[in-house]
Amino acid sequence: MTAHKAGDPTTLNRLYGRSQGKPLRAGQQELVDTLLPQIAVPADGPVTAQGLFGQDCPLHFEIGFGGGEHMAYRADLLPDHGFIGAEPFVNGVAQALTHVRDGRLTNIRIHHGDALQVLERIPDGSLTMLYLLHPDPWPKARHAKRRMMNDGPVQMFANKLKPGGEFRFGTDHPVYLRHALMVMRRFTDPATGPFEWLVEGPQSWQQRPSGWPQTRYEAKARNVYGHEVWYFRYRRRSEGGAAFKQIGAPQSG
Ligand SMILES: C[S@@+](CC[C@H](N)C(=O)[O-])C[C@H]1O[C@@H](n2cnc3c(N)ncnc32)[C@H](O)[C@@H]1O
Repeated sequence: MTAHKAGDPTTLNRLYGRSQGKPLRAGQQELVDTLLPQIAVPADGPVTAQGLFGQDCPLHFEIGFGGGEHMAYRADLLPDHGFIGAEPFVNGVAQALTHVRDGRLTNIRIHHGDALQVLERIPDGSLTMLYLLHPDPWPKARHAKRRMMNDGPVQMFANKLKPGGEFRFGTDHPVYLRHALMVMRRFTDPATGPFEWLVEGPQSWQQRPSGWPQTRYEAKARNVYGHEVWYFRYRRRSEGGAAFKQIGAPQSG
């Protein structure tokens, strides 16, 4: 039961995984030096639509956007919505900046670093959509605490989404899938869970929902490694969150 080990990314308070791959090409470095400072999430203070985009608008947040394909697609599709993406891997940030520049996308803000550090600065009940696509699997049981799908982060997702808001999660990793379903089972408890799983049958998790484009990572998982990919959509309930906050907290008595 790895999900119940003490600790998760909200308490570990450090980043695991790569922050740099191949050296950036000159054009990519130029984007990191010039475009990133213009659209970076400010380092301090509350993170709001008004502060980032100068107006109230539906706010979307993508955790670990990789090369930014999904975020750019969604931002292009919904030009009146604001998008925040967080990614510690600088090569991915550079690719996302290329999408921002080429697509002339003015509704994206980027944090080069840990998603949770930005997410915690977003006022509760602000997000319309939250995306977690193919999080790093950390398949060994002793690394389960590093998985983003654990009680601390998922409770934060619930807190930050507004009632009716949606959390989308996708993975191609069977170990991660089992772990995530175990966590989400508690978070979708009909009496106390803050989420409702939007499911009508196997096609709900086996077929790509509309408006959910394939990323390069997902294409490789399918076409190179022959993996299946599973898709999940959870709606934030208007009640349930407060009761759920007790789960996972230290028990008294
Ligand atoms: C397997 S990749 C998937 C990338 C992308 N979501 C996709 O589907 O193409 C996982 C990504 O999560 C990023 N990541 C890991 N920990 C993170 C964190 N704490 N905050 C934000 N991103 C993180 C990694 O750098 C990596 O790019």
